[in-house]
Amino acid sequence: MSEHAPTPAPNAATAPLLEVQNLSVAYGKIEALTQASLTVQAGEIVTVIGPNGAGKSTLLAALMGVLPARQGRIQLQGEALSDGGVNARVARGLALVPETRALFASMSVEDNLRLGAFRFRREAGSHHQHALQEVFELFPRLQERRSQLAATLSGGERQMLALGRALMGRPRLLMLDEPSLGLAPLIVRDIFRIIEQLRRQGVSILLVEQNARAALKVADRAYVLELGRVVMQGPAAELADDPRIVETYLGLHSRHQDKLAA
Ligand SMILES: Nc1ncnc2c1ncn2[C@@H]1O[C@H](COP(=O)(O)OP(=O)(O)OP(=O)(O)O)[C@@H](O)[C@H]1O
Repeated sequence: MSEHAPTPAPNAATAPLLEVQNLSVAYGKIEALTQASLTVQAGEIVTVIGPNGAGKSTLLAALMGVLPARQGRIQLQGEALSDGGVNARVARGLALVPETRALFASMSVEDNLRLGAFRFRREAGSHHQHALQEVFELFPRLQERRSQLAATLSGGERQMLALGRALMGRPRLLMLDEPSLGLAPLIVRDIFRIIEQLRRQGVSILLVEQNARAALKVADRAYVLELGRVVMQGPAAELADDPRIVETYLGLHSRHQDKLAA
């Protein structure tokens, strides 16, 4: 175990990896998330689906410490996440790949990746080389382009770089905000294939997606968020068969897709 790894809480062995209880988050007077509760067990892929404005990104931002919670409790392996903000949460093993990808455009692919290993900065040499190799095995395209500036990458390559950078920090929980957003169907398929591969490697993932079909296919469990509230939850395969989900999120001419097309 690294010298930077936090001491596990006494009930760490039995506690979920992530436990969120009654989390509420507001922008001024507008409450974007209301009493949301969810869990992620170690090794699981859990997805949160829901329409535009449901509060999905707000949830991830609050978990990452980017936004303050108005109310509620967040625990990682049975230990409360402090209010220490983003750095403290990165140190505890949380990583977020935001919708915007948030890359350093004027830096090379490799330098972007190295920044992702920030929490292991004291072990720089050996850790970075090893982690870099693993990321390049997962994304050979990034290895080919290791010296290229991030600004010059395609949309799919940027998403790969954002994912790779998060993995450089060996997160306990990888949070992905709309990884398929704006990507061509073939690239979306690649990204979901990589998400499946990460799960096989034991990475725990909280996946926020509007592509409900793909998300429910890859996830173990799912939560549906509407207007800031969790309105449904269960095994992903069961939700994918639920008539309400089929009609709203999966139907060929679902209301959701109609709304998106409008
Ligand atoms: N910075 C902000 N200031 C004020 N309101 C905000 C801000 N960011 C988000 N909101 C509001 O909070 C609500 C939830 O937004 P959020 O981005 O979390 O939804 P979302 O489910 O991620 O949507 P999308 O799928 O479109 O990204 C929305 O009503 C949105 O308008």
